[in-house]
Amino acid sequence: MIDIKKANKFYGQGEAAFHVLHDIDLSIAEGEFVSIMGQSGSGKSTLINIIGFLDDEFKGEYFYYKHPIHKYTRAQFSKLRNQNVGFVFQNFKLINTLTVADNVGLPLLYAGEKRQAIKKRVKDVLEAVGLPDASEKKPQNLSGGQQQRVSIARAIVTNPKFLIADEPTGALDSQTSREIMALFKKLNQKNRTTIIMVTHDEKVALQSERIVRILDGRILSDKKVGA
Ligand SMILES: Nc1ncnc2c1ncn2[C@@H]1O[C@H](COP(=O)(O)OP(=O)(O)OP(=O)(O)O)[C@@H](O)[C@H]1O
Repeated sequence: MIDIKKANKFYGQGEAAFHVLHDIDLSIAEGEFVSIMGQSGSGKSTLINIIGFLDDEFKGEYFYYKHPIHKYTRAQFSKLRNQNVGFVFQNFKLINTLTVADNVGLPLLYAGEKRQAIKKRVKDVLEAVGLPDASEKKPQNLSGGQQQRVSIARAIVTNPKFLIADEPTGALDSQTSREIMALFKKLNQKNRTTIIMVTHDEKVALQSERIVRILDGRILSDKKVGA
C-alpha cells in the first residue's frame, strides 16, 4: 500500500540546507505492524511525517496504492490524510475540557457525520479499546494507560487505512506499555489495521512484526521480528 522510493528530505534551503533523509526506499503492505527505531535525531519523525501525509516537501516518489501522491497538491494531501490516517502520540493530545466520548467523536464531527451515527460508532470503538464505561469522564480523571486507549479510539474511529503511532508507550510504565501493545496487536490481528510505530524501546518493538532501523537518515536494517 505504501511505496516510497528514493525519498530525500532537506530542512532549510541553499547553502544552509540540512540533508535529513537520504534515499529512503520503504514499502509497507496492508496489514503490517512495523516499528521504526533509531537514535534521537536520526530522522524517524521526519520519515513518519512523510509516510502520514503531514509533510509533502520532500524529494523522491511516494506511491500510495500505486497513486503517485508526490504529485498531489497540498489540498489533495490534506484530504488523503484525513481519510486514510489515524495518529497516536506519546502525550495523548486529548482535549481536557471535553468528555472522552466527545474527544473520540471529534474526527467524525469534522467529517460531517450525524449525531446518532457518531454516538453508536464512539460506543463501539470505546468497547474495542477496553473502555466501555469511560464515555462521560474527562481525560484528566483517567490513568495514562486509559488516556492512551482513548487516543487510540479517536485514531481508529474513522476507520483509517493505517495508524501512525509516535512513541505511544513513551509516557507509560512497563506494565501499561505491555497492555497498550496488546491492544495494538489485537487491532492489527483482528481488524488487520496497518500500524507504523516509532519507538525507542526494543521490548516494545519486538511486539511488532518488522523493525526498520534508521541511522543518520538512512535505513540501516529492515527485518522481520524473529527472522
Ligand atoms: N523543522 C526542522 N528544521 C530544521 N531541522 C529539523 C527540523 N525538524 C527536525 N530537524 C532536524 O532533523 C534531524 C532529524 O529530526 P527528527 O525529529 O526526524 O529525528 P527523530 O529520530 O524523530 O528524533 P527523536 O527521537 O529525538 O524524536 C535532527 O537533527 C533535527 O534537529
